[in-house]
Amino acid sequence: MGELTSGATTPCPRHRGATGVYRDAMAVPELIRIVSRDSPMALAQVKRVRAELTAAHPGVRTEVVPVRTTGDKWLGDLSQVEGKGAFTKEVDAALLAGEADLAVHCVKDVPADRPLPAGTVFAAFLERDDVRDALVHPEGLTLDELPPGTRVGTSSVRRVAQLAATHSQLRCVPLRGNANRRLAKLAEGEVDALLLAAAGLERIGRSDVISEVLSPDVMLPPVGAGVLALQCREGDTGLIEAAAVLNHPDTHRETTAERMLLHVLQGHCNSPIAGLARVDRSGELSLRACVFTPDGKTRLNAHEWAGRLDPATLGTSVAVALLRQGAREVIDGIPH
Ligand SMILES: NCc1[nH]cc(CCC(=O)O)c1CC(=O)O
Repeated sequence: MGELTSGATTPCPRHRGATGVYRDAMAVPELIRIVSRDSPMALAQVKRVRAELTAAHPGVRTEVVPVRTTGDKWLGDLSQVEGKGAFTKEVDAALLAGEADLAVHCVKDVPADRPLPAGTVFAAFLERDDVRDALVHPEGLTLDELPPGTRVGTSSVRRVAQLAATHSQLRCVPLRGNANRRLAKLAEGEVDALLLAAAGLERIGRSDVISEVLSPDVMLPPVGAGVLALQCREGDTGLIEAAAVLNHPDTHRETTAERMLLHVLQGHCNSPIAGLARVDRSGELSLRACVFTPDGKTRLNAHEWAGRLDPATLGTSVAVALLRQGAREVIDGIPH
């Protein structure tokens, strides 16, 4: 299989699709129907995708098909619904039913323990946004300045475990709902502070409320943080090629390593796992990851450079390092 078709000009790395295969430009569809969650954050994400698609393919028209997912409707404990996939299931269904052609997902919300729904593929990973979590405190205090007993709203087991380890004087209060709703609950006094993804706040135009952006050394991000993925139907070659123009190769490498880590670890919805891959200035890929107990008292840690390993193998290698330290027992020991 010739990867570089004859007559192709020098391939621009941005034009390298998620499959890593170069092809001649195929017919770009005239209309691309984009399905996404209907939260303000999700719709901002779609806006970015539409802008990038029309910039790359000036003739193309795009339409938005918003859907509400189980994760948006159910505001209780996510492990009581199907947990994983709660934010993606209805979006995938619309794609497979042919009601839309392209799905936009936060990679962070796409389960990595199992393959993508049969018949669908990732066509691109957009250039990564800020990966860090942010503290929102109305008086602008930083994490270290928060008084004992401060109620920090978050339902993320990853955030709860890390906070318990470093700031045990704070109280985490379960809080769900999209970022706008959480900000409203903070304003109503249901909690005193919030932990949210900096990228998400930026997308909804509310970076102004951030009192501190937390370094990954303080709060290691989740796998896929700040990355948007485009997903298509497997056979939709023209569209896959058109969407692949938006792929960002370094983000693709980082995301591949992180998702393989999670795939090998086979976590569940209650297992606190953090993982961050980075391509540095010299192009080197590294991956650090942690598995915690919910109280944060146990923290398994691994950090490796890819060297000659491909990104997926790096993900496997870091997962294996964690498993050797007892990650399986830690993960399976957590009720779920
Ligand atoms: N679980 C919801 C979700 N999915 C992705 C993001 C943030 C943006 C991103 O990382 O792409 C958020 C909100 C949050 O955690 O504050």
